[in-house]
Amino acid sequence: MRTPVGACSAALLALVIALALFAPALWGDQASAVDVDAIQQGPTAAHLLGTDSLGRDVLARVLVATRLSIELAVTATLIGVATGTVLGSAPSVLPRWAGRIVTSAVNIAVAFPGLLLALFFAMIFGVGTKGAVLAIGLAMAPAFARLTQTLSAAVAGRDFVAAARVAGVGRVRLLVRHVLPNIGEPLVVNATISAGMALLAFAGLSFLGIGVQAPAYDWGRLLGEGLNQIYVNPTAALAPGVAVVVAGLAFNLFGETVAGVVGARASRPSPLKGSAPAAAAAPAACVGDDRPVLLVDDLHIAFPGPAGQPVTPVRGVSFTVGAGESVGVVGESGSGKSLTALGVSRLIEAPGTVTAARLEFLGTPLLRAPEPEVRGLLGTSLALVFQDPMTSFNPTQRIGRQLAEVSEQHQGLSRGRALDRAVERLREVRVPAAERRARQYPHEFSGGMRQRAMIAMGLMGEPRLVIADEPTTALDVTVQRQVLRLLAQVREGGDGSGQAALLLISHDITVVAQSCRRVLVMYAGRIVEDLPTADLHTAARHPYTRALLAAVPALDTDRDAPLAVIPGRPPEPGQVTAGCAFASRCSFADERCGADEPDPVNVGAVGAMHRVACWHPQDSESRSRTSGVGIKTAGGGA
Ligand SMILES: Nc1ncnc2c1ncn2[C@@H]1O[C@H](COP(=O)(O)OP(=O)(O)OP(=O)(O)O)[C@@H](O)[C@H]1O
Repeated sequence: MRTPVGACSAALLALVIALALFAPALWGDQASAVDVDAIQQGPTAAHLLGTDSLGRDVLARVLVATRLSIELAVTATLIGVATGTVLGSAPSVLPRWAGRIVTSAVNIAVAFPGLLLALFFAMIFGVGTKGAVLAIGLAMAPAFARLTQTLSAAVAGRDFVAAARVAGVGRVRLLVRHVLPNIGEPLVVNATISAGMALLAFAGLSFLGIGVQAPAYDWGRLLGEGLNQIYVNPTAALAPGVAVVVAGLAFNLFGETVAGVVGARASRPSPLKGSAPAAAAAPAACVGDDRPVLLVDDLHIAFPGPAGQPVTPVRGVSFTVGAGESVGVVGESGSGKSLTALGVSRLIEAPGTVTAARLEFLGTPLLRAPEPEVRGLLGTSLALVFQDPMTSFNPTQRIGRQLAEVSEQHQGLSRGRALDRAVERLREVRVPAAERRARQYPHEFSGGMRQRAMIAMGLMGEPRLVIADEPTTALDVTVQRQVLRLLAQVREGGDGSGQAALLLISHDITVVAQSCRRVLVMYAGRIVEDLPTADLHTAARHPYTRALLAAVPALDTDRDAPLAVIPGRPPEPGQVTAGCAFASRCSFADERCGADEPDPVNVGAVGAMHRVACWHPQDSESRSRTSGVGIKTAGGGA
């Protein structure tokens, strides 16, 4: 509003609204007073813009018509926005087939010009004010439906929505509580701009005689009447025309100005850094000590590729996480770590597909059990902690409310008791002044604090498994250590929540080595090595694991020598060929590696688990920082 355009549009809009409110009271009598002695006069001192065919004052009529014109435009806009929002959000709550029908109908409707649709509906609803309002409102709906779909899709991909889904929040509630509040701002801005368009459309329909009918009058009707006497008193046609243009401009410019402000705010980087979200929990399902919390056997995750053929970024991943165990997953970017976590959490959306020989959480087969049962189980016993600092919490809700939602949903606690529990949990993760903090919004938290709050959200129940996907990547080293310590305490039950297993995903092998007892090394969608962390530095046998370790500088690293790097890049999911995916970067690779993909085999001592998927697993003795690493040099040699 500080720009000249912003200030002018705000002032114009205020003037239009003031006229709509007060003009009928101030000039209503004058506008309807018939003066047979002054029929179709041009501008005079008594009638500044002349008179119409019954001698009525044109200026007074234009001013008084403001109310009806604005009322109709705003009503049509509200109908358009409401119908569009319902149509746009319906696909996310309806069954898939019904959602597709709605989306296709909207896509077809959007292809027609708005005015054509308005005329079509006007014919259906008949001549008159009501018909015109419905016609223009419904003609606006497809554009708003498309906008809602696009905005919802953007919000639906954010971490706090994923967290809410894992927490078992139903589709309708997800839409109402988490998606719609986050798309409200752009919708309102667009509605303001559309109100200007509606004003023009109304003027058009009334001008054509299928809008407002006599004796009522809006600017379009006055324009039509004025045209009949354009050669006698042109101002009778000009005045309502100018009114339509000025009011339309006021709405449009105001909307554009607000859009500019909103856009600038959205693109401004946050002053806060770090953090993530989580979903969470309640009474833990019962599982025997010897039964794993999570059992993943031959997990595949596929998506349709660009050329129609499926790509499979996760290819036959198998592992288990025992009760209270801490398992780390490491690998380069794109190796499938996050997808594995999403697959396990049942957060892969169509057209993605998840298949597995077995995928069990606390003994429940996640791919076969009924959806409500799975949602209830994950919502009460699984906690997720994500990386992204700004997308982890719903920005429109207070932290305490978001935490409390989990307990309201799953434990049936009242609002007040759920909030008390939220404060208690915030205190447990050492958020200072927890009561006050619970009333704050996510942007009022620092990165590390927000991450703690997300862990607290995971602890609203009693999670049996915490999946933390790069939880510390966005945090500085000190805060990173605090968060890792907190996760360790959660795992050990030291925070009072009971023991939980931890699946920690990181591209940083040192973070995993510090925090986990077992490490899964992923490469190109497969687990290539699975070994105890204690053996990592002494007994890692896959050339890729060794290469990752060699790339980490240590205190005794020769500072004059260049740091070890792994030349080349992992293959994209669509480019994985037969044979070992690491072969092209591995100095030990031979013909067999290029032809056959090795399956993981246990190479550990009796009773110990150490799996390696390699045709040439290296001996423990051959490992050193400079030799036996098994990566090709940048020049391609051994
Ligand atoms: N919805 C999707 N459709 C198609 N491909 C996808 C989809 N989501 C992820 N992928 C691809 O799957 C591969 C693995 O992705 P994933 O996010 O699991 O990697 P990651 O190991 O977690 O890497 P990062 O550490 O960068 O997150 C990537 O190549 C990615 O491009």
